[in-house]
Amino acid sequence: MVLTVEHVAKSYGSRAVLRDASLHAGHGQLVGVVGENGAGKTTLLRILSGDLDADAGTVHVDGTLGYCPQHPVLDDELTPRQHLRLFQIAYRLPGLNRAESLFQELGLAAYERQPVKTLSSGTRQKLNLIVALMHDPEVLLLDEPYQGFDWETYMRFWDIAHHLREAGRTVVIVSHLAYDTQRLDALYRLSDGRLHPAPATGAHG
Ligand SMILES: Nc1ncnc2c1ncn2[C@@H]1O[C@H](COP(=O)(O)OP(=O)(O)OP(=O)(O)O)[C@@H](O)[C@H]1O
Repeated sequence: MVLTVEHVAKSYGSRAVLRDASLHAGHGQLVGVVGENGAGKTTLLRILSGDLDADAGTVHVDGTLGYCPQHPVLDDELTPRQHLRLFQIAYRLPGLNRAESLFQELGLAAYERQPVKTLSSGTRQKLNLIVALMHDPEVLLLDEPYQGFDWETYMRFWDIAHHLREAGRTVVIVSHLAYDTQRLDALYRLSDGRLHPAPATGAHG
């Protein structure tokens, strides 16, 4: 397994959000996690990304990680192009080929020299996604990745997700809506602090 989550628990003060959450994902799997607002999906992804410590349980990630948080962590004063340069250095990438093709694919090229503060929320979300994908990580954690996307971009998102699967990447997609579950290899429903395997899985390939 590339991603193994066993018996993870997390409370904020006296409020138990995750009680006993377990999940397993292998190479080339698209895994969905759905749950109501406040179910603990972001808490789970933050723990998987290493951004937050669990109170109990174990998380094992075999490979490089990309994390696309729900709220873009971008610098308002910098342009998309400057973000690419910044993350190229942070990820120690020799070139920007992959980022450039994602820029084209998601239609961000027209905005590449505008400060982020002048961009629409959907356009910021595209940049947020590119930043998470540009180093081609083996495991991708995407928190509500298509929030604010128009229909065409939403469909492009799924094209990208399917290409990642074909390339053997493991992708965890969190959403409060159980849309498009037929596109996934596995689906979990997060409720009562537990991840319940749900039946709606799609055909692989
Ligand atoms: N840092 C924090 N301190 C205290 N409580 C928190 C913190 N972060 C989240 N919570 C609480 O934990 C619960 C789960 O929050 P979380 O953001 O993980 O849910 P979610 O499933 O991602 O929700 P949504 O679909 O609305 O994004 C909520 O009740 C939230 O208020």
